[in-house]
Amino acid sequence: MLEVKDLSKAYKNVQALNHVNFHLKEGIYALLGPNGSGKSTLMNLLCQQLKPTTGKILWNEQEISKLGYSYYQILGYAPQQQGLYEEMSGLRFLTYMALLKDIPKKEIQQEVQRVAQLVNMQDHLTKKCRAYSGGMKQRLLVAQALLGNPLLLLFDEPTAGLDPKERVSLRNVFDKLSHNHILLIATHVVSDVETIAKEIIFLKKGEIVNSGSVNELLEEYCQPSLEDVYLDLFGDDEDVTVD
Ligand SMILES: Nc1ncnc2c1ncn2[C@@H]1O[C@H](COP(=O)(O)OP(=O)(O)OP(=O)(O)O)[C@@H](O)[C@H]1O
Repeated sequence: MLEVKDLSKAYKNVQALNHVNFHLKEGIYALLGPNGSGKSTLMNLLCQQLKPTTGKILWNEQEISKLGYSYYQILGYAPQQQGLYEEMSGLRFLTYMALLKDIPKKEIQQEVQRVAQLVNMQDHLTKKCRAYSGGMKQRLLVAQALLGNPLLLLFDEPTAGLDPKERVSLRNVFDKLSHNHILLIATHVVSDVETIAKEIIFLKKGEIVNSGSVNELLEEYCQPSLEDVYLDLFGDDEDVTVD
């Protein structure tokens, strides 16, 4: 189980996260909030690319900062930016990521094929990354997060720039993984998560303003859809759009 306890993060003069608490077990959790609400900051804290100002992150009751390398063996992360090596083929990229993850050399080929198949990229691996569509790049990023079959999967805005068909296809991949993994998906796209997430965590200006299952939230806000709940919570904010 992953537990976040009283977690805060301040950049120079911006309080990006403010006393955040939650815990995650098996299944899909959605971190929903508009631009600037702190989603990426939280993701970066969870994968230890940032240090908290205060608070703790625990994996099975141990602080992740003390787990060292073993934490990276249970963690798969697909960041928001498409940090692909444009001149590498998908195959080389995944092989390279598998080496970085210390997957035994004799298992790499099979593992790369396994994750490529999960995201339906097995027929495109020989092409260079620069030739991929946005959706293919995104699927490759998801595939590298799945290498080594880590239990905890963090996806930051995984459907950014995807067309509707690609969104649905990625959503199905997440749904397939939900039975034996913990997934946290940060997004501002309500439709990406409303049918698959077991819990929605709403983040506003660095604070969790509500959380619960879709049904619980619809009931609480007396709204017909999660989009309406989202607009109830964030409709007054600048640049809020519902995709
Ligand atoms: N390195 C940084 N230095 C200063 N302020 C930052 C930094 N990174 C993020 N912020 C600020 O922290 C707040 C939260 O940003 P964050 O990127 O975590 O939000 P977000 O919900 O992921 O938004 P987006 O979807 O636009 O990335 C914002 O006000 C942002 O401007």
